[in-house]
Amino acid sequence: MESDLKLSAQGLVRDYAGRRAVNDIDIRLAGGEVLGLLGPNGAGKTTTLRMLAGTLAPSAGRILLAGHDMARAPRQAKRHLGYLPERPPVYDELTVDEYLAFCARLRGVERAKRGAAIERAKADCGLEDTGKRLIGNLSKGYQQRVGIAQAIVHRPDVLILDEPTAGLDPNQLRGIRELVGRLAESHSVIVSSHILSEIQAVAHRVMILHRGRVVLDEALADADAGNGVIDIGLRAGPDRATLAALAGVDAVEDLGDGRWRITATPGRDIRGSLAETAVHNGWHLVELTAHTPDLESRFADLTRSEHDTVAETS
Ligand SMILES: Nc1ncnc2c1ncn2[C@@H]1O[C@H](COP(=O)(O)OP(=O)(O)OP(=O)(O)O)[C@@H](O)[C@H]1O
Repeated sequence: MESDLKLSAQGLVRDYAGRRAVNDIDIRLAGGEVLGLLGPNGAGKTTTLRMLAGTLAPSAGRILLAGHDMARAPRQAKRHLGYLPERPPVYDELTVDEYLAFCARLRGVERAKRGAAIERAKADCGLEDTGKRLIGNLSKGYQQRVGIAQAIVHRPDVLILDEPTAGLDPNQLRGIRELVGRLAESHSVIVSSHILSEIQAVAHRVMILHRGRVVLDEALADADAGNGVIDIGLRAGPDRATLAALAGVDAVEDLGDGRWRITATPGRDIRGSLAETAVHNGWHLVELTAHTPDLESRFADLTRSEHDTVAETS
């Protein structure tokens, strides 16, 4: 995995006029991985992504892209990177073809290969019929597609997308979400959002930022598995010792009337195996309830500000 790292950042810090916006963040992105950066407004997502993309210098920390140091060898590092900023960096007065030709030249695509690179980027982004149109006349969703096309025209390994669905209507949003999902099949991607479902739709791993710090960094399957406390009801159940001996079970509490509260080993999701074991042994399973605070409530808990807490308790 170590050698397969496409991007790594260590100890990233960014201060604005003495205020710390990003505080000691580490990020690792493996080949083919999609990392969702989630956080409320002002959490530090854009600042982090701008540092990773090489458009904002960190106050401290180191960024490597495909092994190239962003501070020491920015040109080599950026060759491996495509970046869609919060506002797509498009020019209204250019046609889509003119703009993508300009971007391909900027990104160092050889002259002889530019035409093919532009056609491929347009095809990937569903822009086949828009080449001659002025960008300023396109809908917001299509302008966003153009913004993504410029990020992939030089076929980078790593794509950084800052809130790609922000401000879109539901149809445009669905289109861009599908596009990001498709791109994620062939790139390593970091995508930010303040909306959890956006991240869940595409990411393998979620990193939650709050006040410039990472407060959660988990594979989405683990993050969805909850806290591993399960209530189980068995009409013809075994004794406590039998339940406690099951794989992945840490503790068993007798709730009475054939009901048990089972605590799983941290990181294990034993709901499926518990149900299978109960059925296999004829324990007559009548209830299985997981106490799983879903990612949404964990996100809310982790990013609650002191202000909210005071307001709620007063
Ligand atoms: N150029 C700047 N000068 C001063 N402070 C800034 C600047 N850019 C961002 N900040 C501050 O840094 C903090 C993090 O901002 P950032 O834009 O990175 O957050 P974000 O998570 O991307 O939020 P949003 O979703 O609202 O864009 C905020 O408190 C913001 O006000």
